[in-house]
Amino acid sequence: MIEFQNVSKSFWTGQTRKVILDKSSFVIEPGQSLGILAENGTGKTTLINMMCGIEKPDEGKVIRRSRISFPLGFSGGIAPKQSAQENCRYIARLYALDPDYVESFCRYICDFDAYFEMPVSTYSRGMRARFSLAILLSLDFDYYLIDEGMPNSTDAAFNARAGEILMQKLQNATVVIVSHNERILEKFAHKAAVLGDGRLQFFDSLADAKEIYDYSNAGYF
Ligand SMILES: Nc1ncnc2c1ncn2[C@@H]1O[C@H](COP(=O)(O)OP(=O)(O)OP(=O)(O)O)[C@@H](O)[C@H]1O
Repeated sequence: MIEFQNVSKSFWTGQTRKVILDKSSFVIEPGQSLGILAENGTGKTTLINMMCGIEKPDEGKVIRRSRISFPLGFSGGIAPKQSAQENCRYIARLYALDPDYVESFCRYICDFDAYFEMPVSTYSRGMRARFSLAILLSLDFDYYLIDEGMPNSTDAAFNARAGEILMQKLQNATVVIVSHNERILEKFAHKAAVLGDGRLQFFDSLADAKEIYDYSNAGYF
């Protein structure tokens, strides 16, 4: 379970205060995969980062009673001077997993050939995104956090391998995905919410959330 209790978070820009959440309380129950719609700059990344603990609230509490992933796309845990192989083995030890398993899993998904033994800093953007997703999929979490959809990979074979494994994982795990694009959310989410005006408003369906989202973006309120 992920619970936000009276959470406030804002940033001072020098002239105004950018409010992301204002005394916001909500629970994301296991099994209730959630799609959060929000305009760019509303605070999607900040919200996801608070869920996993990369960022702290100014006030209130975030309670985590499950294994929560780092956000997909977060590369803070990957050492760019080390190879994919070395990173896999190091991360496996951090998570008390078998380094041989994590290495062979990522080797299979990424299919980088000799680049698997080259420093990550030599990889293209797409390769880095694929490696980051492979690492995430090699670890077991109860909640998978996805910021702005899946990596932009044009490698169809990779997408098929990774997509199949992600769908298998989601049979027993919950996904929280934030995006400004409802089509991305549709693929994964059962419930929906809209982030804006310092709060997260929950809806039973993505269609209901989209109606409010479109309405507010049309400038009606
Ligand atoms: N450390 C910080 N100091 C000041 N302002 C910040 C800081 N971090 C984020 N912000 C501001 O807070 C707002 C929300 O940022 P955040 O990155 O969470 O939004 P986002 O919805 O993920 O944006 P995008 O879709 O453009 O990536 C933005 O206006 C951003 O400029």
